[in-house]
Amino acid sequence: MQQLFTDRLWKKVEPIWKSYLEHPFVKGLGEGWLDKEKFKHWMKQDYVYLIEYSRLFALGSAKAHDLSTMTTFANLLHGTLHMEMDLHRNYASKFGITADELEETEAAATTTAYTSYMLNVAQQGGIENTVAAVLACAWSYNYIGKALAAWPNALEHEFYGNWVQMYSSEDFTALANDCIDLINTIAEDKPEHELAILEDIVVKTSYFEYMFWDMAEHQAMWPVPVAAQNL
Ligand SMILES: Cc1ncc(C[n+]2csc(CCO)c2C)c(N)n1
Repeated sequence: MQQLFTDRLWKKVEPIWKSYLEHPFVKGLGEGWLDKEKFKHWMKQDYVYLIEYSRLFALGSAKAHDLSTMTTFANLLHGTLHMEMDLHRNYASKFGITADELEETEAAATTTAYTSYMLNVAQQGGIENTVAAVLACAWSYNYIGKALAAWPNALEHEFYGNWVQMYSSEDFTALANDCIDLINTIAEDKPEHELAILEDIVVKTSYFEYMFWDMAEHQAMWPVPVAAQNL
């Protein structure tokens, strides 16, 4: 049997994704001791990240060659706007932040760099670039969610439990699996030099995922002294 493209990708990304589980932000989330101000920073940045990210799913739908792929992207778009962003809106209300305020969040340097990179590669070439750009995000969050769900009391935590439940849920696992199936189908008849480009996109977005955790941990915005005065 031919090896799946995601088996090959897994060999590349596994060490990067394992390092997320060692990162203090993710560890603190899973063990329940994460500083709420750091989480608030993640929640606000992630909200504006997801707005830009949703455009990728819309792009995927527009670039699709068949109705089934178009539907998968439309489902991913719907899932992001209505399931995933609901999690953020619910957490925001616990902090006394409205959905409108959340939407007004100024994107930090890492958020801007990450979404700009994804939108840039997704707009180049065909549907395969778009699928490669969304893969690490959906798959790695599900990987983290499922890993944390196995940690003692993570699912039951009074504050962070909802986060772990959401990303380890069957619905989210199904969305991540849709992305995995899409890239495997697309990779089937591609020559090696094209697969190498897709692999590079998945590795780069995996690096950006680490940077996003790190940005939240340090509550970073723009690391320029005068920029802080304007925020
Ligand atoms: C930085 C960052 N990376 C990935 C995700 C997770 N995510 C983004 S889209 C999607 C699929 C369906 O909504 C998932 C799981 C996130 N929230 N924030």
